[in-house]
Amino acid sequence: MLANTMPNKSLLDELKSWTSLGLLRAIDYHFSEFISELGADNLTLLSAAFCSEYLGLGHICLPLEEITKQLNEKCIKTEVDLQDFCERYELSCLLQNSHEIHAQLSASNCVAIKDDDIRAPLSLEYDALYLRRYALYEQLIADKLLHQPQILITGDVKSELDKLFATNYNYIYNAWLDDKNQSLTLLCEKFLDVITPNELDWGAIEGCFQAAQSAQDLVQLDQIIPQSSRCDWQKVSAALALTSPRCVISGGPGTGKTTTVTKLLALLIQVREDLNIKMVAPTGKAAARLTESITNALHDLDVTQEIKDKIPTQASTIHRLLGVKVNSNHFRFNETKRLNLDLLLVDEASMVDLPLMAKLLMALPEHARLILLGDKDQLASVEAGAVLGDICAFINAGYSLQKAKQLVEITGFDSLLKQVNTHAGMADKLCLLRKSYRFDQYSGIGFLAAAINQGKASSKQVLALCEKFNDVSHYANNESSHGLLSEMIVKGYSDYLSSIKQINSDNRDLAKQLLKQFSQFKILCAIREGDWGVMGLNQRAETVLNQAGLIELGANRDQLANSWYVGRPVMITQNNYHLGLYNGDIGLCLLDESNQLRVYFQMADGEIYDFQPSRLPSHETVYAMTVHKSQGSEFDHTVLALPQNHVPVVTRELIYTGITRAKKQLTLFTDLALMARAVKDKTLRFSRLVERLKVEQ
Ligand SMILES: Nc1ncnc2c1ncn2[C@@H]1O[C@H](COP(=O)(O)OP(=O)(O)OP(=O)(O)O)[C@@H](O)[C@H]1O
Repeated sequence: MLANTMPNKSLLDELKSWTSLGLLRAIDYHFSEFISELGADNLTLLSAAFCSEYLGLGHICLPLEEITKQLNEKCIKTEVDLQDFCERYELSCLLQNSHEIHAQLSASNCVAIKDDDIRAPLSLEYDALYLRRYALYEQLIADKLLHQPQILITGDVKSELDKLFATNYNYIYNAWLDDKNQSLTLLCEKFLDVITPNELDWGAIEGCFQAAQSAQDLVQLDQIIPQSSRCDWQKVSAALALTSPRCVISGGPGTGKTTTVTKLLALLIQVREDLNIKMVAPTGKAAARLTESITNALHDLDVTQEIKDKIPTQASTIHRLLGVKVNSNHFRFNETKRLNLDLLLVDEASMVDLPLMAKLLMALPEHARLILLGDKDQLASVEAGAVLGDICAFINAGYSLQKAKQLVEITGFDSLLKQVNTHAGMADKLCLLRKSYRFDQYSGIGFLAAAINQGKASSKQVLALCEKFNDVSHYANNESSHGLLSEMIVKGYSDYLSSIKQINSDNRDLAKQLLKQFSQFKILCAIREGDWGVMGLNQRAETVLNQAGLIELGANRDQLANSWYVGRPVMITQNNYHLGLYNGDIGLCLLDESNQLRVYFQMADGEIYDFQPSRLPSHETVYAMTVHKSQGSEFDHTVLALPQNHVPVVTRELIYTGITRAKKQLTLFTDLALMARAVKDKTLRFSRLVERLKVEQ
């Protein structure tokens, strides 16, 4: 029943009462209080509270039409009539249209309009209200990405690219030897980049495979499969990065982002030997992985040792590159003191939030090349924004005629001219890698990931995939599956736990090896609480591993959460710049040579460091972790455990991210109907970066 009379109070009092009902955060209320002190009218005050609330939900801005929607929700929850509320607080424009709202907000002394240079805490741009700082961040990112420094490319780039991206027939030959009955069409699509299979002579191709005694014998396929039937997107993206000094390469796991970029770096170094290259990732763990994958990619790279030696392998965190100032939001490197580099490579860019991306680009020297690598379909950053997703909005738009011609000229793939965009812009700086070489895209994991991404994962479809493929399986997330999950935990962690030995100075590499073994298996959860959340499953893991004799828990079970024991894996939950330990870093508790418990971590530079358990910043046991924290990591066998009830945090992006952490085996514990519902829609984070990037150059 709606209350028809309301107490005589100010709008601010009203907002305060919402905070006590849990309908608004205290910080949102305080922000509106601050706005009110500046003399704002009620509409500005209310919108400011919602703007702050939306930021907390990950949105960059508050679209004007959301104000009435949001108010209506609060009114329903407090059983107040929307019309009465608007009349009482002189908010009647909220009952009209967004032009009225726009007109009233733009008249407010607290609201700046785009490009205004007045000082105001809020800003009204593209029909959305911003905390001013965020509008500036957004515009800065757009400007920096659209700005193309003129970099002259010299030398015979085409033949260098041809050399670096020459077809390696070993891959396809070995894959064919694995199973000679598999589809040659699929093999050629994957390894020879065939895009028009209908135009090829498959009799001749099959004959070539049947007669081949070695990979070398397949080279004659170059004659049977002409360039015009192929498009190697890795080569295209290298060509793009070469010709577009600001560029983004997006691709799912194992699509060859690192391989491609390593080849590109080799090429750039050949052109300019003293190129100052810096590589960063948002977390220490992701930086360590980048270091490792660049080192691996260098192994297979067909260039001189001299060039290899010049390619950096050391990655750091973005924070470290920018130089953290203790107790400050500002970095040592910024708009006035730029970074000293010629090329900046940012990996796992989907994890970078809007303010950090803005600060990074702010510190980028004008002349520098920028390459963003990431997976546009992964979970957006924990903090506000979905920067990579927004930037990649144009990724399927096709290149401008001029860019397509340039790319055709240096790659030889004329199919790029088939889909041409009418104007230049952000699309000319984007490239999507489409095939995974790590897990087969024709595997269950690959098909499931694609289905989730398209929002087409009905219970029937998922069950059919589980039936058809050995690499994916599904169980209900209820009592009946507990025994099975426990068995899986014991099996998953037994390799690691039974390999543990004391660490001394001559076997420090054992810690590295144990960390690797530990990462073969992982349980990922969407939430923290409950039987199917991180805390419940960590507790279950400790109990069953203890029962199996693989770990030895202290006698006092009440202290379980805090007790240290040999083999305990922990994850850092708070950055500690002093110790060099960052949120998300994983360490193992092992015995050192003097029989003391120490926690061993692999740092971003690949080195092993050990710490006394009591010196660690906040941490928690990590047999199970959230999907959010698993970003940037992969595990041979991933168990994805979803909650039993509908929770908003379970989204398409979360499930996709969880699934694609699996390299070889994926086990789902979920209610399939709930999962199908969760993947139906893409998560929406309000921003206007796409609009800002639409500007024609
Ligand atoms: N064109 C290719 N043909 C065959 N194998 C390839 C090709 N490109 C990359 N690979 C192999 O696929 C694996 C994944 O490549 P890479 O690490 O470059 O992918 P990525 O996209 O950087 O992966 P991640 O998701 O870990 O960031 C590597 O083992 C690499 O050697």
